[in-house]
Amino acid sequence: MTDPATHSAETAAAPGAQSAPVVVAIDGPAGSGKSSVSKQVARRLGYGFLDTGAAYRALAWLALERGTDTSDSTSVVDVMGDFDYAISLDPDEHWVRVGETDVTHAIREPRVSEAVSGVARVPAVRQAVNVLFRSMVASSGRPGVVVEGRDITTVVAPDAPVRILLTAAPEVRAARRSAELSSQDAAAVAAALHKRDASDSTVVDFLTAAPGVEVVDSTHLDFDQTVDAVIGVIRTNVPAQTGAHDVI
Ligand SMILES: Nc1ncnc2c1ncn2[C@@H]1O[C@H](COP(=O)(O)OP(=O)(O)OP(=O)(O)O)[C@@H](O)[C@H]1O
Ligand SMILES: Nc1ccn([C@@H]2O[C@H](COP(=O)(O)O)[C@@H](O)[C@H]2O)c(=O)n1
Repeated sequence: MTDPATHSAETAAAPGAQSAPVVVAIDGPAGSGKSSVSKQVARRLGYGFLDTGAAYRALAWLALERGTDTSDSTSVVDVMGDFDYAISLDPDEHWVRVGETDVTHAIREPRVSEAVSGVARVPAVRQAVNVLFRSMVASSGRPGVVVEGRDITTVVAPDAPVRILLTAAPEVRAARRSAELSSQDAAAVAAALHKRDASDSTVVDFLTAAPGVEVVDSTHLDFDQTVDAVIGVIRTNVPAQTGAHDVI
């Protein structure tokens, strides 16, 4: 992997932004709304948005491009050696790149979703991307960053002032994901989602809230209500003068 410091160029500090950003850490299972809700929360507060799953997906994409066996840790670590990764933290301009290739959409393909748990279970990969995530947050130039993924409240940012487990009933998450991927068979989409959760939960516990982590259960909330609930938790934990107020 290339030096994390080189990845901060796209999100260079904005004039006047000096103190460390407020970190809003959001965990949760597949389809719970981590990415869509976090992005909207970031927009509303003028914060950055860091989708950590995109890094694992991009590495899985690169491994597949190279014909690497993603279930073989040693081969995955080899691919990691020259993983030139960049991501936008701007919630209004989301992109993901590996080298010169824009992989924003390619990393959402089912073949990547099927392979990603394999690369995510390699400890050396997790350690390297976590260093990168912390570096990106620190250099975001935003008053705050909403960071979402499976292990954010427990591993990546256990000291964050706001830590939330965003969840929803399994059948609700599956239905939302199916609605999103309407061209695919609903039962197959649900099966893939639950299979990935089962695999991922052997590495990280994202189904139970760690001490101090607040649960936002969106089973009976619509999208906007869920965003409001998350912002409510942020406002309770972050003084307004540090930037937790609506900008849109
Ligand atoms: N409260 C809600 N009500 C209705 N739809 C929702 C709600 N929250 C999220 N969604 C929708 O559910 C789908 C899944 O959300 P999203 O992709 O953000 O989940 P995720 O947790 O990031 O999933 P993954 O971990 O698999 O990437 C999206 O289509 C999103 O718009
Ligand atoms: N903090 C994280 C984030 C993601 N993963 C792994 O990446 C996969 C893709 O994540 P999405 O949020 O884009 O669905 C996920 O299934 C995990 O395998 C992770 O381990 N830790």
